[in-house]
Amino acid sequence: MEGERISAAIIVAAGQGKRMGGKTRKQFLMLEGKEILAHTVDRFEEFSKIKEIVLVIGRDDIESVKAMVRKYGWKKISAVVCGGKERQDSVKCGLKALSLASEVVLIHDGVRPFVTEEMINCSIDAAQNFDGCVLGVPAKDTIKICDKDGMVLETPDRSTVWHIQTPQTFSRDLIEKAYEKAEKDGFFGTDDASVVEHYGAKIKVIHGSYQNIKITTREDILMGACFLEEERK
Ligand SMILES: Nc1ccn([C@@H]2O[C@H](COP(=O)(O)OP(=O)(O)OP(=O)(O)O)[C@@H](O)[C@H]2O)c(=O)n1
Ligand SMILES: C[C@](O)(CO)[C@H](O)COP(=O)(O)O
Repeated sequence: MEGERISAAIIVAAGQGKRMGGKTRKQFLMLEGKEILAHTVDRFEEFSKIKEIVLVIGRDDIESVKAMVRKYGWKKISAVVCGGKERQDSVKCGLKALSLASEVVLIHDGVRPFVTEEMINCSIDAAQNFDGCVLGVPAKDTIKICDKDGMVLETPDRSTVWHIQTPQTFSRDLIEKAYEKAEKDGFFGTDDASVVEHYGAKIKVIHGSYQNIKITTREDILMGACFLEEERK
């Protein structure tokens, strides 16, 4: 559309999958005959507003991912780069690989294969009006902050607690500056929004879905299979 900023996705898939365990890293586990990472990339290939995909993978995965690019015929991938020790390091590698044209960046976990076009479009729209936007869902369980011995320190008001997801969406200029400051300060967060918060910008949470899960432990594979079956109906 005229005047619409060009959006790119950075899909991070360079993790070790320690909490999943097993020989095969979780991003390459099969769901209905397709790797979890392939499910995720396929979706971004279909999302019309995404013009570029940068894939961040493990050093040992280069050949297998190049084979996947050929097998699935992905057309939007502008770069396949190696990630780093922490997720934040991998995102930084992805940012460096973006083409010059992209103006909005959606950073997404490669193991969240159930993202929808509506979530992408809402994220891009929200990022026009806020410094950054993340998907999330309201907490269903009570959350407690505990000390190292499991003794409760605080029970936040559950109405203020959100489980945060990806994609996390920002103007490219802001996320690059935020990552530069985080590196200079030695700041590490568990998501990209916390890096932008450290920079001093404000983040808007918009509704994702309880189905937009991050495949992290075995139970998530079982849930994922159910979600795919549900989508087929
Ligand atoms: N150094 C890292 C760590 C994580 N990730 C990616 O970030 C996403 C979310 O991370 P997480 O679910 O924690 O994956 P892992 O780090 O692999 O899992 P674990 O913590 O169980 O090892 C995943 O797609 C993962 O591949 C990454 O690209 N680089
Ligand atoms: C980015 C994220 O998915 C938001 O919930 C989450 O923080 C990733 O954490 P992980 O330990 O790298 O899976």
